[in-house]
Amino acid sequence: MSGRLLSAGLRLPRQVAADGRLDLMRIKCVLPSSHTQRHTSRRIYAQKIQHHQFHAFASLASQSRFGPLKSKKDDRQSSQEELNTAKGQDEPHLSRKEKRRERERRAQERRDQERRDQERQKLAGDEKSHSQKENQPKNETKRREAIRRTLRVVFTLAAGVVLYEMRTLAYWAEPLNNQTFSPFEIVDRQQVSPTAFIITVKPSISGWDGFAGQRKLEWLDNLQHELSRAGTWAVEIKQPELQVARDYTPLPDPDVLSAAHEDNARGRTERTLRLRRDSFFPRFTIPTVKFLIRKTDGGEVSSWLSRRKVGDIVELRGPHQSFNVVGRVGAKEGDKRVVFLAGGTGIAPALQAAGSLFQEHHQAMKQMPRIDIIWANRSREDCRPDNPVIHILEKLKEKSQGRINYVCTVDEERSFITANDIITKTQIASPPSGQPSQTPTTPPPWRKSWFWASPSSPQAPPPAPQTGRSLSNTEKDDADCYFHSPRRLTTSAGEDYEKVDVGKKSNSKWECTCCKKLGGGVSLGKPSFKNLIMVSGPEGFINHFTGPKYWADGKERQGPVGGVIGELARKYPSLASDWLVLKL
Ligand SMILES: Cc1cc2nc3c(=O)[nH]c(=O)nc-3n(C[C@H](O)[C@H](O)[C@H](O)COP(=O)(O)OP(=O)(O)OC[C@H]3O[C@@H](n4cnc5c(N)ncnc54)[C@H](O)[C@@H]3O)c2cc1C
Repeated sequence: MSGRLLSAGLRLPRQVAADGRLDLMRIKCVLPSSHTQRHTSRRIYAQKIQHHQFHAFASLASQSRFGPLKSKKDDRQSSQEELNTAKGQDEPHLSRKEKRRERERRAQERRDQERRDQERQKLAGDEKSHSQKENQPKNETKRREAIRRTLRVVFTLAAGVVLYEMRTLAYWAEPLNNQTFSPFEIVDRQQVSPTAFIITVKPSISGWDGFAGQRKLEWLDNLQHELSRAGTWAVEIKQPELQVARDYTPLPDPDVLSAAHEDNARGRTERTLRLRRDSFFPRFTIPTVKFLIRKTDGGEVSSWLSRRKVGDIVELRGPHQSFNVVGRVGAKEGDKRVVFLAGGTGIAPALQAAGSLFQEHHQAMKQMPRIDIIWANRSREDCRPDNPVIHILEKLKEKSQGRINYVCTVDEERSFITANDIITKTQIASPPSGQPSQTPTTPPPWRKSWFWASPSSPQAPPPAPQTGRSLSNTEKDDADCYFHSPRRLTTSAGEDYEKVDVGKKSNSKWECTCCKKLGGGVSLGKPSFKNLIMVSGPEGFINHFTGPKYWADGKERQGPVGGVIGELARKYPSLASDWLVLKL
């Protein structure tokens, strides 16, 4: 209690409102009875208070009533200050040091209070955010879960694709290549005569290969298609015990020589779809390779092959392409002829040649050359209708609307191929009534030295081209054109191709230049040789009809034309000028 109030006989009751405010208006004035009794009456004393202290007291009361009281201590302090002011003392009697301490204390209190407030707010904020988190909408969580699941699926798929591609690349060893031997499984074996049999092989693909295996089949199918378009080709089969290999000629499949094998987008799509279907439904055919093989007595590879059974593995290397038959026959002019003399298994290249020409012309059959195949066999059994080779020949004959024809000769029945047969098929003359003339006609001078086989030295390499006189256009034509120059052909090994590149339009290394214009705008006109005589079979067979091949630079060359056909060419100049002879 301040001294002033005490002197006025007042004392402050502890009237604290419920809201923490001190209501000084409710302070009672209490008059000490002792005082009243000793000095004056109540009325006089009240007037005294009114005059001297009431205003200060009321002012203090009004200020305190509306000012917030933070604590009882503050209230007391504040009241003390006010009372001091009312009493005329502006500040309590404190030393400077005490005042400074007091200020610091208050500042500290303010800071503490602020800190407490901040903490309280922060706590309240945390609680709020926590409750917000808890109350996050469920669909948000679901959305995130869905995104995570999608990402997991995408990642798994991508990883699968990458692994598949890596595996495919690893397994992308082509089912057949020129460098190494690739395994093929024998899926069928058929005996067609006492000495001849057909084996069917497919790339050795396990179920584990999956799509990679399917790609191999597709590749093989495309390869066969590419190869069958142009001409003749063969692959090597290895005898693993002796590590020796021999060439064998795949038979064409007449069922795939159709419109489905057109070399356009539709044809390719059809082929791919057929393969996809076949890979999923094994009852359909899958691409295979067929070989007609004759077991030769004492033969290393053919004898070994004759002992193979279905399910055995054989190793193949290739393909090795030889003659581009389509390119050599020349432009599509129709009325051309191809005569094929085949002995025994030599029928296989004949079928390939016929198949390639059919493939080339199947859309315009009238432009297709007429093909006559004379097939020489040892026994009648080889020519039975149930022989698969006869089946292929019949199919080709049917599909080509009769432009492909064949006849069988049988050694046992002494029905050999004769010169008359060649004259008839080539139509170089009307068939002579008796034996063909033994007197050779004079060959054309510009072919004299290198076209004709010399009987005394059949294996002599062809002499150099003649010099010392200007060549006629026809001669230039022959000399310049790889396909139609007999001089070039004489020294050729029959390699008309570079490496087979599946999917390319043409794999031919050489092109016919007969019809191309040379310098000065001189057109050389049509190729001189537009018809083909092809001879394929055992060595003796080839030697008999065309004269022997010869070796040069480590390769077997065609050599000059001799034998029966050489004789005929001497007699019939049109044979020499219009026909090209190929030895296979
Ligand atoms: C491009 C091409 C395609 C061919 N396509 C086919 C085909 O489709 N089908 C087919 O059946 N053939 C084909 N051949 C032939 C085939 O390549 C083989 O030449 C034939 O199968 C014989 O091979 P082989 O290993 O069994 O006989 P080899 O061991 O080569 O023997 C051949 C002959 O020589 C004899 N001989 C071997 N060694 C000796 C010796 N030391 N002394 C005496 N005589 C011996 C054997 O008795 C036998 O008669 C093709 C050849 C080529 C070049």
